[in-house]
Amino acid sequence: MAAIQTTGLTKRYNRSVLAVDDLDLTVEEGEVFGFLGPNGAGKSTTINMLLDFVRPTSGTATVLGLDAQADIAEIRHRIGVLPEQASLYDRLTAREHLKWVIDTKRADDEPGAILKRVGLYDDGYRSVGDYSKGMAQRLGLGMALVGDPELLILDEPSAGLDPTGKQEMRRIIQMEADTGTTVFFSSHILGEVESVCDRVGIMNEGRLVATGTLNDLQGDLNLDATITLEVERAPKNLALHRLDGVRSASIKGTTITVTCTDPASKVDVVQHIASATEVHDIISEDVSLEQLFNTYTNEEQMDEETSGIGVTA
Ligand SMILES: Nc1ncnc2c1ncn2[C@@H]1O[C@H](COP(=O)(O)OP(=O)(O)OP(=O)(O)O)[C@@H](O)[C@H]1O
Repeated sequence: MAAIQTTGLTKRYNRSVLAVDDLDLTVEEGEVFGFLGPNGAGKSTTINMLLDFVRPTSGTATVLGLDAQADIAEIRHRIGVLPEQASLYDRLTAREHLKWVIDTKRADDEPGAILKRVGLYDDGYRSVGDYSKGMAQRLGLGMALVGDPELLILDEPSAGLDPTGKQEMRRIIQMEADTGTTVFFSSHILGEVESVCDRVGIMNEGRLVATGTLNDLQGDLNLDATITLEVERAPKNLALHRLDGVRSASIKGTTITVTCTDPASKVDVVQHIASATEVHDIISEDVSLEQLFNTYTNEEQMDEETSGIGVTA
């Protein structure tokens, strides 16, 4: 059973705004799925339809095999949600927030245990009005973890966090995923999801323009990855072009340059060359995440944090 399934899901806010356009999306149980796209792509609207905060114009959605409208009470009981703007009460402590969610969900969690999971144990008795943005986001995530949900839906969990906060958020998401929880989270930054996602879906102007692993997406685009090796001496008859995933190879003196259609082939290339000569140096240039994202979304501007980050094969 899919954790999330949408068929022809469409939301039109008015005549001019088609926020989500005929979305067919499947998120499998146990996977970490990054739902990507620039601002206004339709990510939040999709999430809001999964949670029955917004009614679709047409199409259907199921969550944990249940109808997103008819069975929403059961869905809400079994999932955890971090909304785009988690509402916290300045005067209440983190423990009081958690206690409230635990009571509402009729769960049996211990607030201290959840605070530990999100790294807030020592701040549990402080009013959240004093919390940093990162601490507030972690508390929001902690509230989503109440009741040991089968599925976590997180809307831009890293929005507004500094690099340390983002890293911490990724660590917690990974920890939850490691226990088998399905995680569906949105982001407008590809670099942010790279290390945690099994698969990504890229939205642009309401449409799902790509889905797959980052390796799949790179392969689909035919964006080559290049590897350059400095060797002791260039052997004759290397026949590199016969290796799977190699597009071209050239040798200049002791420098061998190989372009690969599949970044995963680079390991084979290195092994093949290393079996014939001594390798002194390896320089690997992958398709940048920025290039990948821009190709799918025609975005000129990316968050500056993502520029120059390479996808590791
Ligand atoms: N309540 C609403 N009424 C009218 N238009 C809306 C409403 N909510 C969203 N939209 C529009 O629908 C489109 C999709 O917005 P949505 O918030 O789903 O995108 P998003 O990908 O989540 O973007 P962001 O990352 O900025 O939150 C945008 O054009 C937005 O302006």
